Amino acid sequence: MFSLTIRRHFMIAHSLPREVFGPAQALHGATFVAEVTFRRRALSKDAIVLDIGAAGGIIEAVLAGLNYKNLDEHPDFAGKLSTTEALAEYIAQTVAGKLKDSDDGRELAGIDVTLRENPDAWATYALDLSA
Ligand SMILES: Nc1nc2c(c(=O)[nH]1)N=C([C@H](O)[C@H](O)COP(=O)(O)OP(=O)(O)OP(=O)(O)O)CN2
Repeated sequence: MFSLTIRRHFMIAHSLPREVFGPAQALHGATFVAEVTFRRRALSKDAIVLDIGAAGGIIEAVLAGLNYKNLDEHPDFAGKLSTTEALAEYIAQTVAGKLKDSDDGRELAGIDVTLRENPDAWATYALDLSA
């Protein structure tokens, strides 16, 4: 299995209105580092998983929908908790949606998103695809 990982960061505001989250029940900001890993069983005819520039562009397009947003007001998170874990799943699914109809996208075995909310805490969502 081959993998290619691209890293970007984005900033959001949100609240997590459940007792378990303590002070984070209030509106607060976060800067996340997103590491998006594309997995592929065999390399393309160009000997790559995906073109780095193309992959970076897709990730930037997805993160642009979150960057500088208050997720409490974001329609995709209405009635949902925007935890690090949930955001990782959202990014993986949205990136997969953008790739699904492309030749490269059909060859992917998976997309994993690791979101680092600080140097000591991160979450990963692993999306397995059919290839
Ligand atoms: N599993 C998760 N736990 C928490 C998340 C999360 O996304 N997934 N998010 C938060 C807060 O949004 C914030 O990032 C940290 O809040 P904070 O209360 O400052 O941090 P801790 O929970 O680490 O520390 P406390 O000792 O409980 O204050 C919180 N948890």
